[in-house]
Amino acid sequence: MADYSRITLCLAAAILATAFLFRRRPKLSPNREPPCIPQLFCIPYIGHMIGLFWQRTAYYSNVSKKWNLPIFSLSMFGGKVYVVSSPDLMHSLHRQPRVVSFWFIEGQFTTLLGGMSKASADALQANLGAADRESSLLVEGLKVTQQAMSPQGGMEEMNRRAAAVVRTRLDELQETGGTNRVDLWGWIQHEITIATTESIYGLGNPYRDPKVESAFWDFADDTIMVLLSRYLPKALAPKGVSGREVVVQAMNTYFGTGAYKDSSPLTSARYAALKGHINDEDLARFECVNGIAILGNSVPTAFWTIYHIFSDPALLVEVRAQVEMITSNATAAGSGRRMRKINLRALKEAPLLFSVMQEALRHRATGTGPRMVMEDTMVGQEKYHLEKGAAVIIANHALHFDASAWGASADRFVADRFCGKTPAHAFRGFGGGINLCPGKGFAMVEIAAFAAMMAMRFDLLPADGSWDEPGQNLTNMSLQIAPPGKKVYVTIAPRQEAHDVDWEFDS
Ligand code: HEM
Repeated sequence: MADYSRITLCLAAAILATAFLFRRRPKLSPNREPPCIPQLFCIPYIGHMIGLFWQRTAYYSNVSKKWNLPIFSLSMFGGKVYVVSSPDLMHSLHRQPRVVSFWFIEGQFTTLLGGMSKASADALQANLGAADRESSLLVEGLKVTQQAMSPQGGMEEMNRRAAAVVRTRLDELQETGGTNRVDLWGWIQHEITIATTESIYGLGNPYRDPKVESAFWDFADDTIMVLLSRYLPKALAPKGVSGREVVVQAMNTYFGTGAYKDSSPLTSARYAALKGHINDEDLARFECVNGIAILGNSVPTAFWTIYHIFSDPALLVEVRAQVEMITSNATAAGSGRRMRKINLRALKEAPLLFSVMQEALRHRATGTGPRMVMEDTMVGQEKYHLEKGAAVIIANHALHFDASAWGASADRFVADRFCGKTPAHAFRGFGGGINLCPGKGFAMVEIAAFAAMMAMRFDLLPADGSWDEPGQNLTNMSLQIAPPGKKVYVTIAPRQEAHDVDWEFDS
């Protein structure tokens, strides 16, 4: 009997092994459609959806890893989703931004998430088709954003303002002797929110009201539920929707009282571009959703930059040495106090700061760069055929861990990786092509300034004795880089060397 069951077991194992070895590898169809991947656990219709809800955006990278294909298709949500996981296809996608469109997704996302009226939604979604030649309100608004965020526009002034806020707040922290056990995520979220919004919205900054700040984060953390609950939003996404309404009301007052006139070129130029095309309330709704672009990725990028620098003592020493090189040392004539100024414009000469930030974006990537296929098209040298109406997902994590692009160390965090040459199309931290993030220059300098001054003035010690890897919380699938999965508690202590010194940014 025992032998019989052993034979049955061996036979079953052999059948399974043979099935595994000869499983049908999905193939390019005769019309060159990307190979179609079987549903997860062979569960008809909803297998991939289960995978997505279970593993979140990691599902795309896990499927990419398993099948090792440059592009493949998944049947989901009653349609087709093409997942791109090869850097070789990025160039081809970038060349057809209207055909494989991010703008279309942005138009839908902004109007739905903001709860805008039909008239405003129509105005913002108009002329985004592949063959449309007339001017699009959404694209014009983005051009204004690109101009305002460029070095020739207002970026440098915005960075000066953000850095000044960082300085003042760290002065206060030093005066109070730092903090005992604090949640690093919560602390950084608040600091970056205040520095960024002060710089963007000026003296009338609506985020100065703590109620608006916390309402915004309720909204931002609940984006997926707000998007999914199209018909019963208040019932299905109560936190997100009520948070949104608080921010919308604050933005309404901000624009209505003319406070925007004393703001950054970004806010005033965008207001001028949209005013008259969408109604005033929807302008406030648009600005509320914009908060997600402005803050949603800056906060986690700042968090992981600080986390990686301070949890690695050797790296912290190197960062401090590089910042030291761009920090002047003087004595004030009257008071005799020491004055130290970190040169904001020279921050790039502390390349490790920027490298750690980009490596954090690479190593911790969770984003998906969604696009919509607006008409049948071909991509890549292999001429894969993409069908109109299908969605495209760029599996950032898969691209960022592609060993053929990043080498044998692809799986590891290498702090100085971006000090050298890196494969351009394999890095999606700020997207690419015509949709490259217009806030990239601003966000990088702001975060580098924050990290530089933190490194020079403070020690960050793990409150529970050691830096333990917190993992990532993948719940919010709209983020490029997800927040930590577990709380990281730290003590922030002023450094001895930083005492009795006046710190500033020099620009
Ligand atoms: C570290 C912080 C940031 C990260 C990691 C980040 C990342 C990204 C990414 C990945 C995209 C999508 C591009 C694509 O799929 O091709 C994007 C688009 C965009 N980002 Fe950022 N972003 C950051 C900060 C900002 C800031 C501060 C602003 C404020 C102006 C901003 C405004 C935008 C806008 C308006 C777009 C849409 C661009 C277009 O469609 O042409 N971002 N960002």
